[in-house]
Amino acid sequence: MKKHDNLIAGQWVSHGNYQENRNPSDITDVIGLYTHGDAAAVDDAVAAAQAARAGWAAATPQARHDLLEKTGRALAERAEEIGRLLSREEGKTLAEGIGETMRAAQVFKFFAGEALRQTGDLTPSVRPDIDVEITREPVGVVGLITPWNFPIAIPAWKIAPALAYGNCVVMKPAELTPGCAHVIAEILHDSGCPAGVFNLVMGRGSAVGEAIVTHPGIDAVSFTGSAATGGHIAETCGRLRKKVQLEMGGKNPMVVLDDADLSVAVPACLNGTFFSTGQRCTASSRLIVTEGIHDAFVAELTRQMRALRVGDALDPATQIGPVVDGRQLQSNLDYVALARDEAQEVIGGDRLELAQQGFYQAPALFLGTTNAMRINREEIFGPCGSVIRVADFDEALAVANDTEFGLSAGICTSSLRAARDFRRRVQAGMVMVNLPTAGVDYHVPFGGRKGSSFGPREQGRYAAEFYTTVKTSYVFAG
Ligand SMILES: NC(=O)C1=CN([C@@H]2O[C@H](COP(=O)(O)OP(=O)(O)OC[C@H]3O[C@@H](n4cnc5c(N)ncnc54)[C@H](OP(=O)(O)O)[C@@H]3O)[C@@H](O)[C@H]2O)C=CC1
Ligand SMILES: O=C(O)CCC(=O)C(=O)O
Repeated sequence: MKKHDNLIAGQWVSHGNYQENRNPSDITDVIGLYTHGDAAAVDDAVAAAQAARAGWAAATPQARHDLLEKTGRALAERAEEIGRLLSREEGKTLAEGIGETMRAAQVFKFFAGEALRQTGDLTPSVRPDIDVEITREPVGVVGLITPWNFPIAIPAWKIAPALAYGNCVVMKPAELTPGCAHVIAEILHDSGCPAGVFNLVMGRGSAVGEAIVTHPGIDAVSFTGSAATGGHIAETCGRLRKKVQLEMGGKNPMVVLDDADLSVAVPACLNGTFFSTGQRCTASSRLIVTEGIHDAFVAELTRQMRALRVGDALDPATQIGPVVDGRQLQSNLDYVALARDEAQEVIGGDRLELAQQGFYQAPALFLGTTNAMRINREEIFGPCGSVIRVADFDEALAVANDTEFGLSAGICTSSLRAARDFRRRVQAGMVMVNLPTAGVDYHVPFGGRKGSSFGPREQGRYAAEFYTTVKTSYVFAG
């Protein structure tokens, strides 16, 4: 069985303590062994990053571009193979795994371009004979902590801007999905990334993650994951005066109005709610449907949901892969049990026993629910959606906004006026009209409001806000 080590100071380093990476479609399938570092490994990685910091900050835009472009090209060339690894370790379908790998490749290529497009401002002072120059500099050494649900895209959209803007990186991937992050580390290493500029430390969140967040040599932390861990990291970073960026949960509303086209609304809801096994922070978990279309919508969505093929992620016929692990599956099943108490009706949601030993669950629809129910307030993160019946647009908007989260929100309607009103008044960082709430572009800002996000936006040119710090210089020319 192949052993995979951490990348520290340009060397592959074993810390022993190899953990099995298992396939959630078939838990007898061990993908590989991955070493687990600890706080001492983080010390070494931070020391390497600090040593490399001045050199990388001074590297030419061309050098940064070339590294990122080469990495993006390698990911694209190997998309089939890496997508297969992704589906094997995380459980999303092969098409989704390959698609996510291509997205990671595009993210690296986008930020290769951004490395060449960094600009500043030169402006006259309010005083005579003085020029003012406003420039952006790297933040320094950034700690990146990533979740299991997008094991290659999320690392990519944190690593690429960090390196493009001249930072050094210490990264910890989720324990459940170290494989894709390890592949990025291999590609960066083989593409000539200078020693110490990018460091990978696999290990437990409570050990390696904590050590990254609290280490005095880490200047900023970017995290994606649960609201609980994000809140803890925000408190620590606040106390230590570190820059922090958090992407956390969602309870995303999808409003379906009477005038919606069912041939648009049902596929949008099916995709947003169930695809990627519902394991997306942008998933449509609350389907808010007006009276006139409610019954027809529920009938068609139920029909299409029941037809979804749940199975091995690597089987090309599979539409919904397994849940990522036994703990997440048990949590989903607990929510289905809760829905049986709270909702008027529950369709699907049971554990499925297939030929392989995997964590399979039938998609679930909860009918006759209200927004006050726990199933509509807490993030489930599984293939489960609730339908909330409302009278009209105003009630739909009020219900959509009545949540502690604010990541993505959608509306299906044929009315330009309703769509415009919704876009302006919904409290979310991203709004979709006649599209699923999940599935975003790689070149524009990603992030939310309220309990979903904290700090500057990720992705697109807005990523510069987090990965750079502004300097204002005054020059007397007199
Ligand atoms: N917004 C999103 O995209 C995601 C949301 N979630 C939500 O979170 C729930 C639980 O998932 P889970 O994977 O446990 O999420 P976590 O928030 O625990 O994990 C996210 C990342 O943070 C790390 N981590 C854990 N504890 C700490 C800590 N004290 N300090 C620093 N880093 C830490 C994890 O490491 P390790 O893997 O080693 O524990 C992982 O790399 C899901 O059911 C879902 O609701 C989960 C994933 C993504
Ligand atoms: O919906 C998407 O495309 C991205 C979702 C995401 O980033 C997440 O679930 O963490």
